[in-house]
Amino acid sequence: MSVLDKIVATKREEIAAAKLATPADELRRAAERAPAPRDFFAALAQERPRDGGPIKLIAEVKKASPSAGLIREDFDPIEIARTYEAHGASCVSILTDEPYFQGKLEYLRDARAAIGIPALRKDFILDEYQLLEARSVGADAVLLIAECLTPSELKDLHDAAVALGMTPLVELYEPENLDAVLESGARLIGVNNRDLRTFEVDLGHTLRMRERVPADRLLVGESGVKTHDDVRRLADAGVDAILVGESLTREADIGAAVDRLMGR
Ligand SMILES: O=C(O)c1ccccc1NCC(=O)[C@H](O)[C@H](O)COP(=O)(O)O
Repeated sequence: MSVLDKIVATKREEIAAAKLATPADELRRAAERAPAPRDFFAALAQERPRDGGPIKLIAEVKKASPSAGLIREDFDPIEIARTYEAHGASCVSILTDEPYFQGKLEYLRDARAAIGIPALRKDFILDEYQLLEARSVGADAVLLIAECLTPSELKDLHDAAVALGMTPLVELYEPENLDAVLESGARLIGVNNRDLRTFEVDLGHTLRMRERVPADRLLVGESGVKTHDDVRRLADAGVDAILVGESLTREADIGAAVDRLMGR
């Protein structure tokens, strides 16, 4: 069983337990009371690199991961999110998975309340219930992973996220999943450079997919972005945004790491 399969199996158990603890109707009412969504898509869509604008940064608040183990011991999600915003990130991504990434939904709620830029719930979304959870703590966007969903589940979750006012970032690793991603209606497409089954990282994965993603969709290069040279390669190829976690949260001075990465 791959790590991704294990994460998905654990997630199904978590969702079943959460539904017993908090019924969906209750969560829907909480979602209705949540702060209005910020426009995650618009934050990335202005002045695209293909039109001479800068590549945008989605900076990830990430404490640990299956591939790296513990990344940051003195982990303060609010402080990290504030630093990202102060150093020019367009959006933040906040891991909420607990067993594998040591994340929490509360990190998203608290960090998002402390900043003015949009926030994505980074988790393994399999069920509409998790979209309600995300919106109830203020998420502006959610990640949907093609490798974890059937094409019809992907489309249904995409549409349900949009109906709740959130931007779905629809991710793929396997090139053969691109059709399902495009058919889901995704306007924001992420290509993960990390094979979630083997953890091998190859930046060239996003570069090779660039030509296959229609120009009217925004493309995000995800995972394994470490240096300003990496960022330049992606920007030069017309990639609209990067999603970066480990190479920033591992650093003692996160603000300086963002500046270095973005060449500021
Ligand atoms: O990061 C992992 O080890 C991982 C393992 C299994 C499933 C997903 C995983 N990561 C999720 C991500 O996509 C990354 O957190 C994100 O793209 C940022 O990547 P990085 O900059 O390499 O931390």
